[in-house]
Amino acid sequence: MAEDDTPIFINVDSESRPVISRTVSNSRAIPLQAKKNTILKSHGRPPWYSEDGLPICDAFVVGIAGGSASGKTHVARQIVQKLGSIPTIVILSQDSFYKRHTPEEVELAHANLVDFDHPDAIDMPLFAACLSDLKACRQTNIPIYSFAEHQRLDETKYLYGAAVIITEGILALHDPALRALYDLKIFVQCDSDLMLARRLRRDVKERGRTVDGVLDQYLRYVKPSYDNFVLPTARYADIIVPGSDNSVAIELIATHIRKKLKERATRFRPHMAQAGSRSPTPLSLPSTPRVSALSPPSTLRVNAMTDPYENLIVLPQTPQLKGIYTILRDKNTSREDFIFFTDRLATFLIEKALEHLPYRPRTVRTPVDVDYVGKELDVKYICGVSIIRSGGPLERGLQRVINDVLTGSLLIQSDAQTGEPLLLHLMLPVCIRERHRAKETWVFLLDAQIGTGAAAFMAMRILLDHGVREDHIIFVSFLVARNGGICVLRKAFPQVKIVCGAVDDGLRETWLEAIESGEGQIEAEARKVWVVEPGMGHIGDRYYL
Ligand SMILES: Nc1ncnc2c1ncn2[C@@H]1O[C@H](COP(=O)(O)OP(=O)(O)O)[C@@H](O)[C@H]1O
Ligand SMILES: Nc1ccn([C@@H]2O[C@H](COP(=O)(O)O)[C@@H](O)[C@H]2O)c(=O)n1
Repeated sequence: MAEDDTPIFINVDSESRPVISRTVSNSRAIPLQAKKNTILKSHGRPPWYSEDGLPICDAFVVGIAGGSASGKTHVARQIVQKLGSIPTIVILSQDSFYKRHTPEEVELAHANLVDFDHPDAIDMPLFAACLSDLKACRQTNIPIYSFAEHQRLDETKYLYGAAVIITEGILALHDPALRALYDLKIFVQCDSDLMLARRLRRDVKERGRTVDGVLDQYLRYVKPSYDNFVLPTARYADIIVPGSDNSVAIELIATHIRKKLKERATRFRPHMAQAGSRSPTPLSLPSTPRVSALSPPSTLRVNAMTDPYENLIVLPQTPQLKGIYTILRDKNTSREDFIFFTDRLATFLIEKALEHLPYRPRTVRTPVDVDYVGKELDVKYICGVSIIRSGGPLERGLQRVINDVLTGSLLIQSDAQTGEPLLLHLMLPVCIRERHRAKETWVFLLDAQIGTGAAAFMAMRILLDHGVREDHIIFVSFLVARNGGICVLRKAFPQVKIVCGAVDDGLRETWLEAIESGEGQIEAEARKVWVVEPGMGHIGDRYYL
C-alpha cells in the first residue's frame, strides 16, 4: 500500500484514550494483545441516522470461523485492505472474550491443562452483548485478553462507530445468538497439517510457548475440539474460503460488502440545509431579537407566540452584547480583538448554559458566623465536548468557568465529494465512554455556529449512542441560522437545549476558493460550503489562524 493510502487506525492506548496512528504497529502504547484483537480502520463515518434522529442502518457484521491458524485473522485483514476507502471498520476477535480465570486455573493453564478450545471457555453472552451494541451503533467496552498471562486484563478497550464489524474466532459461528447478528458468515477451511505447522510457528514466536507445549495442547484439546465444535459450524457459513491462496474469495467478499454499504448510503446535509424553507411551520425567529424597553433584558424565548421552541435560549440582546457582536462580525477586526471578544462572549454563553443545570440548596457559614442558605450544582458528572476546531473557544470558556472540567472532542468534516458530514475522530471523556456513567452525565456540546446543523446533529447522535440523556445535552453556540438545520434538530432532539448569542437570517451555499501554498501547489481544493449571513465568517479560522 502506498504511504498516502495508509489507512488511519483509531486505536486505544492503555488508559483507553483513543489515539490515531498511521499503522497498527505504530501505536506503541497498546498492549500487544489489544492490537491483534481489535483494529479499527477509518476513512470517516457518514451519517448513520435519518432526519428524525434515529439510526437508520445497523453496522454490517461479518462472522469468520475456522480452525486455529486456519487464516481467519489474515482473511479479516485482507478484507479490510480490499475495502479501501470506505467508512470505519473494526476487527473484533473472539479471543477477547475468554473468561476470567481463578489463580488456580491460571496455574493449570501454564501447565497446559486448561481446555481453551471448548465453547465453555468463551464468555458468549458478553461477546454477543458487545457485538449487539456495536452493530446497533452504540459504544461498547471490550475485554482485553493476554495469551502470555492466560488471563483477562483489568482494563477494557472502548469501541464506537464502526460501519463494518468483522468478527473472527474458532467458535465465531457456534453460538446461535452470535449467528443471529451476522450479515455474512464465513468459514475458513484449511488443511490440518498446515494449521498445525502455522500454529506451532506462531505460538512459539508470538505467544511465548514451547514446541512440546504446543504439540501437547494440540493433541489434547485443539484437534478434538476442532472436530467436535469448530468444523461442524461450517454448515452455517454463507461462504467457505480456503485457508491459503484465497485472494479471489476475499475480493468477492469485499465487493459484496461494498455493494451492501452502497445500498445503505444516505444523503443528509442538503436535507438539513433546506429544512427551514421546506418545513410547513418554519421556525419563525426574529433575526434581531427585540427586548422590551419597559422590562429588564431577559432571556429571549424564541418566537414564543407562534412557534414556541422553549429549548432554544438566546442571550438577552443588550447593547453590550450587540457591541461585542458588532466587533466580531466586522471583517476588519484585528485577530487580537477577535480572540479577546470571542473569549468574553464564550464566558457569557457558558454562564447562561449553566443556568440550565440542576442545583440543590447548600448552607454555608459566613466569616461573620451566620448561616447562609445558597445553592450548589446537583450533578454527578459534567463535561464538555467540542467540535474541532471552532468549538475550541467555547471549550476554553467552559474551562474558565468550571475548574477541572472533563473535556473531549469530535472531528466532523464534510466529505469533499458529497458534502456529507464525516466523523473522522472522536475522543470522549471517560464519563461518556462508560454507559453507566454516561446516563448520569451532563454534556456541554460546543460548536461556534449552527448552520446546516449537520455537524451538531451528528454530535448529538453520538452522545445519545453512548447513553447520554437527551435532556442532559446543552449545545452552546455563538450563532444559529434561522432557517437552517435548527429546524431539523428541534424536531429530532426536542429535549436538547441550545444556548446561543445571536440568530441570523441567511444560510447560503457558496464556493470556497482553493488554497495555494507558496510554491504554487494546491493545499486545499475549491469546494462548496454553507455560510451563515450576515454571520461572523469562519470563527475557527479567525480565532486560530
Ligand atoms: N492465505 C494465507 N497465505 C499465507 N499465509 C497465511 C495465509 N493465511 C494465514 N497465513 C499465515 O498463517 C498464520 C496464522 O494465520 P492467522 O490468520 O493468524 O490464523 P487464525 O487467525 O485463524 O488463527 C499467520 O502466520 C499467517 O501469516
Ligand atoms: N490462554 C489461551 C487461550 C487460547 N489459546 C488458544 O488460542 C486458540 C485460538 O486462537 P486463534 O488465534 O488460533 O484462533 C485456541 O485454539 C486456543 O487453544 C491458548 O493457547 N491459550
